[in-house]
Amino acid sequence: MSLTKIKFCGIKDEKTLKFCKKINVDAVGFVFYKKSVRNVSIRKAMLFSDLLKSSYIYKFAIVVQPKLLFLKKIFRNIKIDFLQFYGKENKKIVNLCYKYNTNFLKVYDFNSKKDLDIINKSKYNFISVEKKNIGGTGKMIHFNKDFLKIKKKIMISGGINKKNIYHIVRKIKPIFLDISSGIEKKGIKDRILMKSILKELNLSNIKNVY
Ligand SMILES: O=C(O)c1ccccc1NCC(=O)[C@H](O)[C@H](O)COP(=O)(O)O
Repeated sequence: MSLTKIKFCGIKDEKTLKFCKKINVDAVGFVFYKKSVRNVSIRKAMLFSDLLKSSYIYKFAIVVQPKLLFLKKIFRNIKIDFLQFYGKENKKIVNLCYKYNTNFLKVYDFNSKKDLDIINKSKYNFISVEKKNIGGTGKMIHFNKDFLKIKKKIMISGGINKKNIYHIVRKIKPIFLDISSGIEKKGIKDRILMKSILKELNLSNIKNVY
């Protein structure tokens, strides 16, 4: 049985990244989107990547309908494990991911039965599901009967906090839980919240095994 992993998203300073490493999070996400308050430059992400060299932490690049040239620049400079993609992809983007050995992770909206059909017909086996909104908003999907019919491996994003982790892990068994604003206080990543989320996930994973 595989355990649900955790990704802390929107890391934009060195101290927080080092803390993620110290407490052994499974993955971190860097947002490459100029309109986001969590945006980081490629140069900064290169430094972050160096800091993670000796670790097994997965690196996610978060992008919103990026230009191909921009993606190439990211991939040439940083070893990215997952491209968390908001928007409409094309073959060139997906092929670029293959070329750089990066998993393409499309973000799907989930509101209704219509979205369930779209997701189950998707050609990707592992996808991210998030309430319609572009990232980091604290809004959560409604896990209704239709949601439980998703036949894909999923990452759940949006609105995750200490109180709902157990329910999500138990019911959905996602591959990843993805949290950003849920570990922030006044827009700053908070170490106490980060630790308590990790603790709650570990407990939920254990309870899910037995
Ligand atoms: O964080 C952003 O500002 C952002 C902007 C544009 C696209 C994605 C973005 N973030 C992605 C994430 O942080 C996570 O995938 C997720 O949305 C976190 O949700 P939440 O815990 O509710 O903040």
